[in-house]
Amino acid sequence: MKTLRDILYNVSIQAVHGNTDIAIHALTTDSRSVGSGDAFIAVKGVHVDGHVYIEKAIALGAAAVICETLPEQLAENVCYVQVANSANSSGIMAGNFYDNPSHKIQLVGVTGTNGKTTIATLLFRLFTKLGYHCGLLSTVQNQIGDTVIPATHTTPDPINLNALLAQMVADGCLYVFMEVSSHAIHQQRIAGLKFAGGIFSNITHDHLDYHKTFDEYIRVKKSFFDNLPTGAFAITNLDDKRGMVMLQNTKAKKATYSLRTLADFKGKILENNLTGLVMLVGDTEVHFRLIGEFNAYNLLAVYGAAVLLGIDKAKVLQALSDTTGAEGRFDYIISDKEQIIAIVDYAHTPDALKNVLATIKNLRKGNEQVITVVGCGGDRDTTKRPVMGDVAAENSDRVILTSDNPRSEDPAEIIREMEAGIPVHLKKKTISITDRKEAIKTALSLANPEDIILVAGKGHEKYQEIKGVKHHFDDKEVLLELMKTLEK
Ligand SMILES: CC(=O)N[C@H]1[C@@H](OP(=O)(O)OP(=O)(O)OC[C@H]2O[C@@H](n3ccc(=O)[nH]c3=O)[C@H](O)[C@@H]2O)O[C@H](CO)[C@@H](O)[C@@H]1O[C@H](C)C(=O)N[C@@H](C)C(=O)N[C@H](CCC(=O)O)C(=O)O
Ligand SMILES: Nc1ncnc2c1ncn2[C@@H]1O[C@H](COP(=O)(O)OP(=O)(O)OP(=O)(O)O)[C@@H](O)[C@H]1O
Ligand SMILES: N[C@H](CCC[C@H](N)C(=O)O)C(=O)O
Ligand SMILES: [Mg+2]
Repeated sequence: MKTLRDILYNVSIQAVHGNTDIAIHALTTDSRSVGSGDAFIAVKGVHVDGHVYIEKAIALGAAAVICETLPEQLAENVCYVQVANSANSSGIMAGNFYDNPSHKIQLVGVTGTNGKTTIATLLFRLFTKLGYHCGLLSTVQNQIGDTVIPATHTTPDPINLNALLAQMVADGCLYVFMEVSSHAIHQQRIAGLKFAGGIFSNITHDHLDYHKTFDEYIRVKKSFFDNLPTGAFAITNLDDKRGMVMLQNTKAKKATYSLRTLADFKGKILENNLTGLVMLVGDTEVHFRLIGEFNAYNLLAVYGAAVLLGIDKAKVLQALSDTTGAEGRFDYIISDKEQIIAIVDYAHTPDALKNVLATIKNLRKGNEQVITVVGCGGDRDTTKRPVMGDVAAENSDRVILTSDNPRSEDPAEIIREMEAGIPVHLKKKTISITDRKEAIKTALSLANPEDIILVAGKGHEKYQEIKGVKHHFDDKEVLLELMKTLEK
């Protein structure tokens, strides 16, 4: 068992009251899960300040308290460690507690507004195909080889994150691919991790409820690259307006990918249809199973990262050609009788929705209608709602606005906010149906043979969260069931 002294290695300590030569059973930032002999780290959160729970943690048996502000009364037999930043300390301490697993593997982080899950999953599947034992930390799920571990966050909290990485090391993983969300960077969930590489996909409108301004959102994402070590690589999307800014201050080895200009990893789309993409990558023509220009970017990012990790270019392209994308991303079914194409996609930002609808537009052969079913999540950025309403209406023939995960909010109010962004002349093609299943059913009944239905926003999700309760809901399952009953 580790001592508190071991666990505090590299933590920026301001004061210590008590003995650090004590064994620590577990680390936690949540007083509700404190057990005897644990260290409780008091973190200031979005809703409450963890410092409020110090006494409660001690009552439950905490042997050590790590905090930014010391309580007025100090309990006997408890070691208090005052630190500059508790959130940052929790990352470093979690690393020490689990023997710094990130130092024993090649850890690659993917950040950006859209594409993280796709890129991380493609890398995991590619390296697995190439014969390596790998780990994956993603929105859809975490994976150690074939073993699936459910994910609660895109990027787990630092204690669970290091515990998972330690499990991956123990299981013999050589490479781990993880999503790095902007929330995770800001909340220091990745503090103390050693990355072998970082990938930037793009930055567009999202999460302004949390980061407040777009500049702050950019700054947070950039700080991931600022903190990469010298030996790592950092690869960016040259076609994104902020692509170069991201790497401005990094110590890592810089690399670029692009579909439009000269770059270290240059691609060109030759064909783009429902069977996939044909691309020129460098001077090699390759067929990929993913669909749409946005996936051409994801594939280039994966290709570049794999080559930077030392894999032979030809081997990468051969294996990547046959690799499929993540669940719920441009996942389509075609009805038997009427050949209606229904696409389930996780587009939950204006840019993602725009890209998916542009891809669908390219797939149309004739006068097929595009019918979009879309909602916006509750307790998330409200400013993206009118924009998503507008994007849907501008780029579809019919729009059915519906609920996503309303969480604590009134779904009808969220829909009203989406409606507010739709220009008057486009209102007539829009209807609003709060019940998501009814909305999908209506889309199917409006569809003529060979029309295309997009059900956006929830992708792989198997639930709909309403007032704190997660009800089973699966867009693809609903589509399949309704197609059968309506015999489309
Ligand atoms: C807004 C946000 O990101 N919140 C995260 C944050 O919680 P918080 O700041 O609200 O915590 P809090 O309730 O204020 O509590 C502060 C501290 O007091 C402690 N506490 C609290 C109560 C108590 O009785 N005792 C106690 O000790 C808490 O454990 C915590 O350490 O820290 C928690 C622990 O790490 C996270 O679980 C939680 O994620 C919430 C559930 C969440 O929904 N987050 C989403 C927005 C998120 O992180 N999403 C990104 C992906 C986004 C994207 O890119 O699309 C992700 O990485 O998943
Ligand atoms: N490179 C890209 N550029 C723009 N849009 C993309 C890109 N890749 C995927 N998308 C769109 O964004 C949606 C989400 O993709 P993905 O799950 O890979 O992103 P993410 O960054 O992991 O999202 P999250 O923030 O929820 O974790 C996809 O369903 C697709 O509509
Ligand atoms: N990682 C994103 C997922 C959004 C998915 C969408 N279905 C929603 O619930 O808003 C978030 O937490 O903002
Ligand atoms: Mg994701």
